Amino acid sequence: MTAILTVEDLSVRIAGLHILQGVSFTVAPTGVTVLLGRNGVGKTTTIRAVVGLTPANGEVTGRVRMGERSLLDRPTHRLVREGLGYVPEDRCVFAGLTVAENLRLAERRGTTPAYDRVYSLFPELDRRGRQRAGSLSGGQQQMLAIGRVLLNDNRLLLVDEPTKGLAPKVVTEVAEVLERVAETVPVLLVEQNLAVVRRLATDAVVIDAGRVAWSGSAQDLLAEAELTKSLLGVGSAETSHTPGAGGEAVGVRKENA
Ligand SMILES: Nc1ncnc2c1ncn2[C@@H]1O[C@H](COP(=O)(O)OP(=O)(O)OP(=O)(O)O)[C@@H](O)[C@H]1O
Repeated sequence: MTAILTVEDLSVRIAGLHILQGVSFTVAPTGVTVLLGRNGVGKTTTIRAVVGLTPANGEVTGRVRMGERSLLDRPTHRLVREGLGYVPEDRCVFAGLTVAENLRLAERRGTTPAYDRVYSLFPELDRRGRQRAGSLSGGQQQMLAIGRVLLNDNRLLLVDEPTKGLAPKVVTEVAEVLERVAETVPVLLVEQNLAVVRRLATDAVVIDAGRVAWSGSAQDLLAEAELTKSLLGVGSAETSHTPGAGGEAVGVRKENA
């Protein structure tokens, strides 16, 4: 299977810190590849480098390709136009605008926005079209952030910690939606909730201290309690299978704790 995303020897320095130190991995053209690791190891930095959003004072080297296309030398808006969908960690909805206005802003000239797809996945967004996004719950804002990206066709979705800070029931809802989304578009997902990982992930890439510490089948990773413990600081064998309901979160690196 040819990878949809290939990351080779990716290094990122920001403000004198060598945050990523030669990260290499691939994302399969189907399913969910999960990017795992303890807090502060460089997961968001990886995603942001792929989508061209490293801060201006940062330096990025290495190679990133979506299919055959090289990504690192091109501006973010071009990448998005070519089908790289990005749902940021902080959701970035426009709080002062309504749900409908947030969606309308994502429409692209010359294409037909897929409102049917978005509203069938998120009927709530249809019902709440006139509500200001800033007054939505965290879960509803997350749905809006994902829905906005799905208004257009994507070749690959990058989704950064979509369940962070959400109530257990909402974590389950977000996981269900991502599961449906992943039936039609491959996803590179940053996720700390191991029950969500267990439910969604086909492949896993574990980052530790700016390098890839492990990559392979998510099932293999989660089946090895010792491995998950050493890589992520949590056991997995006894972890709940229900996202949100007691799903164990990947740990904080000892030196940061
Ligand atoms: N703009 C920046 N300036 C300085 N340091 C940064 C910047 N962005 C990230 N870092 C540092 O790089 C390291 C990796 O951060 P990153 O957000 O990529 O980690 P992460 O694995 O996504 O963590 P988390 O799970 O907590 O979101 C951290 O030590 C962070 O403080």
